[in-house]
Amino acid sequence: MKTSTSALTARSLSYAYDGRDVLHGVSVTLPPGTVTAIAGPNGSGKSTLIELLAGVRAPRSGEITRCGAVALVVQRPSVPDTLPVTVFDVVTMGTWARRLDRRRARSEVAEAIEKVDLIGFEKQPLAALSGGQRQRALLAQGIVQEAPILLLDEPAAGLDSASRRRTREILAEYATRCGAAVACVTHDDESIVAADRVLRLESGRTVVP
Ligand SMILES: Nc1ncnc2c1ncn2[C@@H]1O[C@H](COP(=O)(O)OP(=O)(O)OP(=O)(O)O)[C@@H](O)[C@H]1O
Repeated sequence: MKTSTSALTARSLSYAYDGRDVLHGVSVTLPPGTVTAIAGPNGSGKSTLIELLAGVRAPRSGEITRCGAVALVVQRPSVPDTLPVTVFDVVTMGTWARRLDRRRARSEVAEAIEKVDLIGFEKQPLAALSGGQRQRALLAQGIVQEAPILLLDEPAAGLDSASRRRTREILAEYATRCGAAVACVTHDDESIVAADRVLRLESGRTVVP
């Protein structure tokens, strides 16, 4: 069900790296139950914007109102070979804030791992996965949080076309099932077409379609 109340509202966001302005007065509304694609050329400010929306960075000016917790899925971080964290561990971390009992947490983790097609990889260290598999493990960690706001930075980057389609389905299903506001940085034309809303950036400014 789609409602018009906003889960996240950002007004006139500006941001600068080392005194160089990269976002100029960007406003965003993310309604519950919808997927918003954040699109635009390389360097247009998409990742910076998603980090501002998530609260990882503070805007130079402007304001952000969030209706609840935010889950952020970052773009494939590199993992040191020595870090003994498994797919199961990574996805389980996503349940911590929900304070589920052990049995329920295990069942939700298993469900999320199945959704992203990583059954059989549970005990694999994250560092031993391919880039695309790691990306899918992070997606599972994001959705298992069941946060009312889910923000993702290029969750489909480097995925094959079947996995990109699966990612689109997972995000649409998540938005509907949890009534969550989902926003996703993407260069994938099919994801942009499939999204409920599109926010396009160019040189740090919103482009009106
Ligand atoms: N850590 C940083 N320090 C300095 N400048 C940065 C930093 N991160 C990004 N920038 C600059 O900010 C601008 C916006 O970068 P950003 O990564 O947000 O763009 P993007 O649209 O996500 O790009 P891409 O599609 O290539 O991922 C670019 O000009 C970039 O060079």
